[in-house]
Amino acid sequence: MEHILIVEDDLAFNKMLETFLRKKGYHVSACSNSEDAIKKLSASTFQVILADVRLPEKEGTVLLEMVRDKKLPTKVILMTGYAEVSKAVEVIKNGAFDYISKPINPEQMLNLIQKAILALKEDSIVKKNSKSPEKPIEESAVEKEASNGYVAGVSEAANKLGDYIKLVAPTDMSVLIIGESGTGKEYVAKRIHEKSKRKGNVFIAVDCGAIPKEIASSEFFGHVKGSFTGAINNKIGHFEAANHGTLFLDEIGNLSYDLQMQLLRALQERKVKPVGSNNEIEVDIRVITATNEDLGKAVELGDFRQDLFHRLNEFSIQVPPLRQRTEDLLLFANYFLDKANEQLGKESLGFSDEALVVLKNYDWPGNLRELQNSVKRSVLLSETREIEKKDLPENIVNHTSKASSYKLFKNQNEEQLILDALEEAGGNKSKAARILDVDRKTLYNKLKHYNIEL
Ligand SMILES: Nc1ncnc2c1ncn2[C@@H]1O[C@H](COP(=O)(O)OP(=O)(O)OP(=O)(O)O)[C@@H](O)[C@H]1O
Repeated sequence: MEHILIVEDDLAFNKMLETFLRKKGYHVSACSNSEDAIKKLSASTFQVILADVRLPEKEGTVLLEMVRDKKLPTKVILMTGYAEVSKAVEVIKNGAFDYISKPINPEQMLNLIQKAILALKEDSIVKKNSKSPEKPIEESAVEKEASNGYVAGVSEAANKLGDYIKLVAPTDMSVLIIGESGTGKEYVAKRIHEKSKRKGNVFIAVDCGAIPKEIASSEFFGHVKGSFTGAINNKIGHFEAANHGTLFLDEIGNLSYDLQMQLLRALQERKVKPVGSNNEIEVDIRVITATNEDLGKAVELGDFRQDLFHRLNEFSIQVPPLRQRTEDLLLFANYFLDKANEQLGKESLGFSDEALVVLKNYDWPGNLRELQNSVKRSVLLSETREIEKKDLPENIVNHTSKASSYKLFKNQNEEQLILDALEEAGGNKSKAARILDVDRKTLYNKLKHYNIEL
């Protein structure tokens, strides 16, 4: 969880900011002068400092100097009054990430914070790249956030997925995308298309599970008028429609054996023959397929042709389930919140602390689709500017996987789990230790290890 330091001497505004950012899922510390801020900066790592330009004792710019001189991995955003904008511009020249004028628009501020965090990540990537110059240049930070409605995520699993997409996209290889339902396989396919040299041409998505067996050949390869009862006009099939572009075949495991053979032939010969026609049409397409079943097993059982499987599986990509990319949960939840606001004409600002705990403790078997639907429903039901626990779907609220999620205590989510437990315990360490099922001493050691301050 990203750690933000607020330095603001207007205590009411300070508190309001703190509450708002907590609800957005950040770990927040606050103080009212630069002396205290310097102490906090020496003791903990903060990804973003949100400081008033004018602070008692010393100006907010001393924080900027400290970050710069100590080369801290921190971005500084300065808050200014209208009259101080010229000063803010001057401090940007001295290394501040950006400034924001009061009165502050919360959404604008949130955007700026997200941008700062992404820029920080980009800095560390650039650093890594400069150590190994052969490594290809990473995609820009903004792309990592959301481009064309695609949220890439920031988790380890998301980075790996992004690396594979980047690697295979410029080639013409057939890609098999594997993942549970709702993990975003079609989004990944589209992303590959958008990053390929075919991006100026069409992307056609076909759900193989939804095509009746009797008309499947005609759907894929087209037909000529009169070729069968009901063929009252010529029809262009998906292959021809996708010419020069990308054909995405979802639920590929649902194709009949007969159609699998026709598909293989079309892919090998790069030609299709519409039903009832003697003419073959040349097609130049890239095929991306997706499945949520074990296609290898289907091959073993003789339900799926081995030759077609190899033809489609020149490169495979596994899309992780949401429960394995918990660091991305809030990013997606906030993205879906904004999307729902837009679609429903609502103005929800974020999630209450309680609602956040519920979201984090749920397993999300329906993955991103389930998260999106749950957030949208909650936005619709919410009567306040904040999504509360009661607005969330009942099955999610009643799900009690907390115990099992805390069992993960020794894995990479450890820091997050500690923060969640502390949040749930209202900052009471003994209570948090009990929730985590560890003794107080272990918890103290862990707090020190992760630089978590209370
Ligand atoms: N990277 C992403 N960025 C933003 N939204 C996403 C992303 N991935 C998925 N979604 C959202 O989640 C929903 C489900 O994604 P998608 O249809 O790609 O999943 P799928 O794995 O193909 O599902 P199925 O197996 O049921 O076909 C999409 O409608 C989209 O709104």
